[in-house]
Amino acid sequence: MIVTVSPSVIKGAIRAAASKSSMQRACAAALLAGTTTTIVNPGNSNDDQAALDVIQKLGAVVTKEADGNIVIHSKGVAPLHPEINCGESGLGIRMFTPIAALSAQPLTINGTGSLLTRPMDFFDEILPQLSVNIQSNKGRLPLKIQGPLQPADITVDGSLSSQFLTGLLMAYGAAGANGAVITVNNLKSKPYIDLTLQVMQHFGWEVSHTDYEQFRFQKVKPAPAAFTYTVEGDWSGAAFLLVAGAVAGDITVKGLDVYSTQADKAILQALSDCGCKLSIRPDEIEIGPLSLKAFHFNATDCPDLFPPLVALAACCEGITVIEGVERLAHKESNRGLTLQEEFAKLGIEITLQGNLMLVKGNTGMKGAVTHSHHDHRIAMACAVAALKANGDVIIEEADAINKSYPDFYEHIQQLGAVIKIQK
Ligand SMILES: O=C(O)C1=C[C@@H](OP(=O)(O)O)[C@@H](O)[C@H](O)C1
Ligand SMILES: C=C(OP(=O)(O)O)C(=O)O
Repeated sequence: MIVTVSPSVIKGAIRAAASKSSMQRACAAALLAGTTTTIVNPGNSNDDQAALDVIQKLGAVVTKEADGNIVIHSKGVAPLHPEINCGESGLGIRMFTPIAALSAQPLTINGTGSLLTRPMDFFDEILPQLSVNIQSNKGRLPLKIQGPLQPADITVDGSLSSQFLTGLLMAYGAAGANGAVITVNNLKSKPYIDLTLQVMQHFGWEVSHTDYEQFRFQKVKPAPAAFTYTVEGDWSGAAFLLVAGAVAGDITVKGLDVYSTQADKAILQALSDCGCKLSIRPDEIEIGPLSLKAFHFNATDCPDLFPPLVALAACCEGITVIEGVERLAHKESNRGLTLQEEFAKLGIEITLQGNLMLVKGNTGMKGAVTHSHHDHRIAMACAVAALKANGDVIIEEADAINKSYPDFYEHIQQLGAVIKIQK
């Protein structure tokens, strides 16, 4: 798909999409809960669909109701197929691998696209300590595993990704690992673990931790006959809408929980620091442009904010400094480099200095042909920046957005952005 975004002024109100982080965790918890779960406000991104497919292959029955809710019936992990495929979802593969390993059946775990090149060697090291046989493709996919996983006291490294810990926490919780301790060194993306623990608590699993270093499992609360879980609005996708408002018009974004544990709620800090018009209420955020100035932001624990932050920084006077570049190497693309390459086409100079990204803003953006590198957040960053360019910005492989936010172009179109979509 090729999308052309013309310079535009936007206005109006829009509702944030469902969070794939919240939705995928809910799917996993519903599978593990072994009862009936109704998911309200379910997401429809590719990653969400992959999670629904995985839980069905692991034995859950999924039905879509007329009101849009999804109902999941489960009797726990009981694989119906020898292979599961997590699509392109990093969270999916890293969360569902330990969960699938709760079963004694031999299973192959695979993915597609960029996931095939993302590191999984964590599992080579950790799963054998939990009595799971694993054979990976030199630390990449596919993984061949055979459980059942037996929780034990272990020490893991949390510096590459929090997603492995999310999977272990869920699997240990479901296995009733009372008293077991997971010790984590150097955990990054900590708020994502808060979200995991919050979803687990909703489904009755209590985990305590001391400063994200030692995680202990407590007795499981007796499960109710059925659960209902409402998927949160997505701060990660909404960060692009909020930045679009800060640079290109007065808009209102609804459906975001300002008390959410989602990491990317931190976009509010950057928006407040750059001096845009910002009014935050529990049910809606109003945002609009003013004279914008460069800011300093540490994105180590919210790495998905880099792309919208770069689009924002490109419109701010001065040099914006964003910390945490080391967290970007293993996402759907190497985002430090892809942001540098694509924004250079728009006329924006980005310098990478070790763990720092420096964005020289307000130097004028020009129309150009950009490429998503099949990375949803790169496509969305280019589209938002395009609103302030002096000519049309073409985005090649623009359909990458389907991974997290399939309605993104429609949403900014509804706000008045001039967009041409060629399928
Ligand atoms: O748990 C999650 O939902 C996610 C965790 C983060 O990954 P890392 O923990 O690898 O930073 C984030 O980048 C990813 O998009 C989603
Ligand atoms: C990196 C991302 O997701 P995941 O790691 O789950 O594929 C993302 O959504 O930007």
